[in-house]
Amino acid sequence: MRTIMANGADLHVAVSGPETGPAVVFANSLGTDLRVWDGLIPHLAPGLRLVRYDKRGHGLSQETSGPYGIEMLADDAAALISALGLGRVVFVGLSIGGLIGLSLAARHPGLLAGLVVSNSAARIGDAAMWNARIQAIRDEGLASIAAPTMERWFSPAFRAKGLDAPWRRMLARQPQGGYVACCQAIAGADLTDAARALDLPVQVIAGGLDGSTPPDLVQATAALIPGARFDLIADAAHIPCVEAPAAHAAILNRFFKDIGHV
Ligand SMILES: O=C(O)CC1=CCC(=O)O1
Repeated sequence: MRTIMANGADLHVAVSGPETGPAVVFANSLGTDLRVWDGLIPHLAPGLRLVRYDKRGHGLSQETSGPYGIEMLADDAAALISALGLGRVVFVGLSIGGLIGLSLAARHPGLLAGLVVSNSAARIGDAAMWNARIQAIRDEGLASIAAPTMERWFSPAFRAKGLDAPWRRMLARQPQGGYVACCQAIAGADLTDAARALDLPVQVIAGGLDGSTPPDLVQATAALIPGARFDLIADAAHIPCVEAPAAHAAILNRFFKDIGHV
C-alpha cells in the first residue's frame, strides 16, 4: 500500500513489474477502486511497469471537497506520472478513466506514448441524467443505486451466476462525496474537440452488452480520433477487465506490441 501526493490530493497507488519496464497507468471507472484490474494483470505481457491508482475521492485516495472537473482529474494523473518518474506511459482509462485519458492526452501530450479508451466516450450522458443520479444518492445513499448499476456494469450471464456481488459491495463502500464529485466532473465533460485534435496512438474498446456506454456511442468516439483503432468485446458489458479479462488484455497486449511499448 502506497500513496503519492499529486496535484494536492493523496492518491493510493499499486505499482508492480520491473522498475525499468515501459509503464502502463490504469484509471478505473466511477464507483470502483483499483482492484477492478486485479483479474487483468496476470494476462498482460511480462516486463511492463504496471501502475494502478484510485482517483481522487475513490478507494483509499483522499476525498477532497467537490465538485471535481475532468481537467483536475487529468492533472492528478499527470502529477502522479511525473512523481513516479515513469517517462512516457500508455494510459488505460475505463469509463470516467477514459475521459481522464482524453483530457490528459490533450493537456499533457508529452507524458503519453499511447492511450486506451475503454468503455468510454467523448461525452457520457447529460447534465439532467447526472443530476438525477446525484439527487438519488444524496436522498438514499450509494447502495440505493446498486441494482440498476449492476445491470449496466455486467452482462445477464455474469449476474445470473451472482458474480456481481463483490462489485456491488465495492460500489456501496465508495466515499459518497467522492462519487458525487466525479459525477459532477462527468456531467461537465465534453471531450469532443479534444478527441478530434489528438495526435498519438489510440485504442478504443467497447463492450457489446454495455449499458452505460453502449458500443455505438463508443465507436462514434473512436471515429472522432484520427487513426484510432476500435475493438468490440461482444459478450462483455461495461467492465470487461472484470468480466472478460483475457479478451480485454489481449487487445491491450496487441496495442502495446504494435506501438513498440514492450
Ligand atoms: O453508469 C455507470 O455507473 C457507469 C459509469 C459511467 C461513467 C463511469 O465511469 O462509470
